[in-house]
Amino acid sequence: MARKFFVGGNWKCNGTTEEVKKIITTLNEAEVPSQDVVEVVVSPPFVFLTFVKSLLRSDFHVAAQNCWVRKGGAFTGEISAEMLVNLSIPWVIIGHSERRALLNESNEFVGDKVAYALSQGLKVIACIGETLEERESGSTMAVVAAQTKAVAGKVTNWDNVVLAYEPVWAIGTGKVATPAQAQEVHCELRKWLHENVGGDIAASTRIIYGGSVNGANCKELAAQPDVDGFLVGGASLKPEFVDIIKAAMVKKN
Ligand SMILES: O=C(CO)COP(=O)(O)O
Repeated sequence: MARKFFVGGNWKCNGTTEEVKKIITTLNEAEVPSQDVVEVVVSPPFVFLTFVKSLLRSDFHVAAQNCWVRKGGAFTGEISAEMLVNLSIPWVIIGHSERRALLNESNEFVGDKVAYALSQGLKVIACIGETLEERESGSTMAVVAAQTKAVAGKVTNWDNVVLAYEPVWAIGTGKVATPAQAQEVHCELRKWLHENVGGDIAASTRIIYGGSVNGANCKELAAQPDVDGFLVGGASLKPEFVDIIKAAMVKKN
């Protein structure tokens, strides 16, 4: 199965109503490749999800940035997978490194969240990635394999999973991984999937890159054979997000 290019915009904890309207207007007016070529998902903070969904062009979709690990109930401040389904939010980002680092989300907890979100019918962008210290000590693959294993052990339907490789040292730092660095890890991850999950799933699962992707570096990254798209932070709040979506055309040429 061909892997359709995937571009996600992770707005993180940013935005006012006015800013949201502005971003959506830019996206709605943009001429981008068709849905057959690229899948586009924007992920605003929870409070703007329904607002964004109501304004956003119908060929783009919406993702939440997190959800609770199990069925909803007495969990003050949390948002359940059931609620996202109820609001027809199709996607959720799980295991972002900011949550792993700042909110102590463990591999196991992330795996459990992925399992629960999938069981409710959500599609999941599962994030993995090593810190600078881990990279410098040569443990990048061991770290991302352990993170992937915790997720893979809980996945029943890989059609609904996108794996986002986001090296922590590249997030919000302006220090993008070189195309060769990204390709190396993506290729190893695909090999890992091949050996531990299966050949068909390794061939069809999208592995996207995140970490200081912008309008200037996206094409070169997109040209790498195992880079199937992007998860974009800062640049997803700017008009250049449209250029990043257009990087999908690199795969067609
Ligand atoms: O964390 C990211 C996307 O989830 C990447 O953030 P930046 O693109 O701002 O580096």
